[in-house]
Amino acid sequence: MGDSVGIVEGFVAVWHAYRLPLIIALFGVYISIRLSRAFSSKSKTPASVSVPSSPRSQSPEKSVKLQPVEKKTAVPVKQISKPVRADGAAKSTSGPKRVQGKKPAKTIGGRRASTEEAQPITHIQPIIFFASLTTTTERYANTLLEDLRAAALRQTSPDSLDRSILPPQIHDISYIDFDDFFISAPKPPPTSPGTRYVYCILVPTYNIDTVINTFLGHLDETHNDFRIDTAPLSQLLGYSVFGFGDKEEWPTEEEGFCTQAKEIDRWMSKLTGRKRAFPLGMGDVKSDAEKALKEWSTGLYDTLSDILETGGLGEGVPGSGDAVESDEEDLDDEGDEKKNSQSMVDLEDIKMNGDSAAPIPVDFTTVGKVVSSQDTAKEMVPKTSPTYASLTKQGYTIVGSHSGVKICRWTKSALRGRGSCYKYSFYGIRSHLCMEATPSLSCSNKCIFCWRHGTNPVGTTWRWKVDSPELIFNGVKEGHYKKIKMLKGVPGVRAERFAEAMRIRHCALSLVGEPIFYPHINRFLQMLHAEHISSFLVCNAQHPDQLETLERVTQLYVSIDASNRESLRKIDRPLHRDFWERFQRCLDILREKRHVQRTVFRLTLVKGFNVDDEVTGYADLVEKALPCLIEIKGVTYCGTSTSAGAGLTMQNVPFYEEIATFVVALNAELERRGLGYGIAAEHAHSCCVLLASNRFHVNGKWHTRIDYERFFQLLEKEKADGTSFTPEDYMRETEEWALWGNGGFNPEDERVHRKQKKQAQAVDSAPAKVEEIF
Ligand SMILES: Cc1cc2nc3c(=O)[nH]c(=O)nc-3n(C[C@H](O)[C@H](O)[C@H](O)COP(=O)(O)O)c2cc1C
Ligand code: SF4
Repeated sequence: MGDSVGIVEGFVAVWHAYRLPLIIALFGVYISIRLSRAFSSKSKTPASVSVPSSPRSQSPEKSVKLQPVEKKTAVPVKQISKPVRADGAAKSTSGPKRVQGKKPAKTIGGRRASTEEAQPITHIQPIIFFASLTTTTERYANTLLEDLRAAALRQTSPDSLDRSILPPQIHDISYIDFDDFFISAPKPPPTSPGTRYVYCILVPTYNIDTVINTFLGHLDETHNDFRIDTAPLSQLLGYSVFGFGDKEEWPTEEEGFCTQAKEIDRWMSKLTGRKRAFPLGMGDVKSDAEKALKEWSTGLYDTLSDILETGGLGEGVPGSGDAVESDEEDLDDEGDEKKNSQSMVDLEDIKMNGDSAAPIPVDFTTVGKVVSSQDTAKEMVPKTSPTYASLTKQGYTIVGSHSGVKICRWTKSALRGRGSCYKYSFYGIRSHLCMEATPSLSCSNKCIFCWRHGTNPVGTTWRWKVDSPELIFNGVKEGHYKKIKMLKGVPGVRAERFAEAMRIRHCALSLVGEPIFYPHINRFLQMLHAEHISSFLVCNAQHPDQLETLERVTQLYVSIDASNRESLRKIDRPLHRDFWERFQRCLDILREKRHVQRTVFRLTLVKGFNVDDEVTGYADLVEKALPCLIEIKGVTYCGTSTSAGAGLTMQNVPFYEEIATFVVALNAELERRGLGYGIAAEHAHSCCVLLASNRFHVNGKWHTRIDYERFFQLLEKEKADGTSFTPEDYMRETEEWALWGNGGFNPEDERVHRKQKKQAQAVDSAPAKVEEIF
């Protein structure tokens, strides 16, 4: 006892002597432990493993490791009512939904601007979600996981550590808590605030109740929950959906092929504020699923690489493919273009300031007037000009100083599986493979129905700086591809068509302006043909010298806007005084070329201007030029101030029945004269009918289509050994559905009727612009 008292007394004595240094030492140890912890958490490098799998994860320590699929068997619907988190922890979903999102205070451009979005993108984290009942989709999801992981590793280099696409994460939809991923986007880890997430969703379709219905219900509920931001997933970098289905049982989308993938794609578009990074892909498990998935994943990965490089999904192009999500999309577009055109300054009016119907008194000696001194010549469309601003606003890409390219709305329609322009029905041109361009934005007419007449420069002679054909060729291709890429986010764009569109097969040289005005047009055509791009060239029958020297094109058009001098003057309002003589000379040249070129008359009927009592006049012109083909279509009302000033209203747009009546009358007149023509095909969809010479009626069948490969073979042979060829050498049989009387709509495409449109007049769902007039 005496010992223990001594020990205590000794301890107390020591405490009194040393308590101050002891307290200081203990405090020092505590501080250094805190400091070292803080330092170690900051020094972590970003990697997929450090990225939280759940937006709810509070600390990096809770991050889910990159993991292969844990579940190997299908989970019946009932079992998912108590889902398991991706990190294995069970989680209850019973009880009312806990709302994490909140109403945004303010939106920018319809979407909330977030601090994450303001961060430059440094890392992209793909997250694969899949659902699978009989393991097919699960197998493909793992293939995708491996492919994306391999691509990420291939791309990794010491330089890419600061910017990269991370190896993907993967989650089975049956095993996640939807609230973790589909109410708000994952937050980037604090150590890598530039990380952004891309959802890759792989789903089969079942017409029975499965987890996919539960998932769809969740997306629907989230979208319609008034307490949640309307685009709660807008902080995702993007998303893309791939669907699996069975075409043997569900052959078409209308019959149910991949319908659930389509639905998820639509919901995700709404929830993300239109952030479709790549078009919806679809694969038939009995045939092409593997190939289609490969194409889709390659396209998606390329897109992610582009995003990493450029910093975003890219902006849509006004009037030609804004990534707009709306059921009314087509109508909206039309409205936009009208707005644009109406707000445009009519440059011609400023320039001419005179009687709009009268020809302008200018020098009409055109031949050889190319400006010789490139240094002193002006640019046709300088970057600083109002014309440039107006054209780019309408979606044109101006190439160099006088050329342009634009995506026509039929290209957009074809990308969405909704049908190509009439040139598919008549000649086999698929619109998503077609580039619309012109090497001369300038023209020598002021046609009353020209949609863009208010912006294109006019002139009778080439008096501008001349760009090289190389510059134009590379520029228009680049501009076209860039715009196609921008369409990847447009609702309904099909992944396989998108992939096909990345290889231009046809070039429509029309747009605004006059392509043969360009002094190096032949060289430009050679460049197209060298890359096996077919050429359809439209000219306005005002430049006979250029027409004469024009080399081979796949199809050569001359616009026939009237049958007599007075009508032509009123409609085309030509700048040349001798416009009628020029027109006549062009017809003579066309006649001479008819066994070398596929020559086409293109008639645009304007009721009250060039239809009544003109059948005989048109027959005279046909008799003079004997074109291979005659396209007849109704004018499309474009509603510009100048067309209105010229007296053009909706009343001037003929009904399809009126076009048909005219065609029948013209055909009878040609028959009466024994000229050997017949009504070959129609595209009622865009109010267009084709008359063809009997030269293209072989073995009782019309052959208005073109064998493009054959054309290039013949062209190359001609170039090599001089063997000439005729239009009949590369013709192909017309499809049954395109023949006169059958309507002309490709049965493989989905027909979409526009709302609020007079069914019989002009077009129903067809694009209604100058592209169509071409
Ligand atoms: C009961 C049942 C219903 C189906 N319904 C559809 C359907 O409506 N549309 C479709 O495209 N495929 C349908 N399919 C085909 C599946 O989507 C296809 O077999 C898919 O590969 C299944 O994927 P999974 O093995 O990952 O579950 C159905 C299959 C079954 C067994
Ligand atoms: S409308 Fe003209 S540019 Fe568009 S797809 Fe048809 S031919 Fe090509």
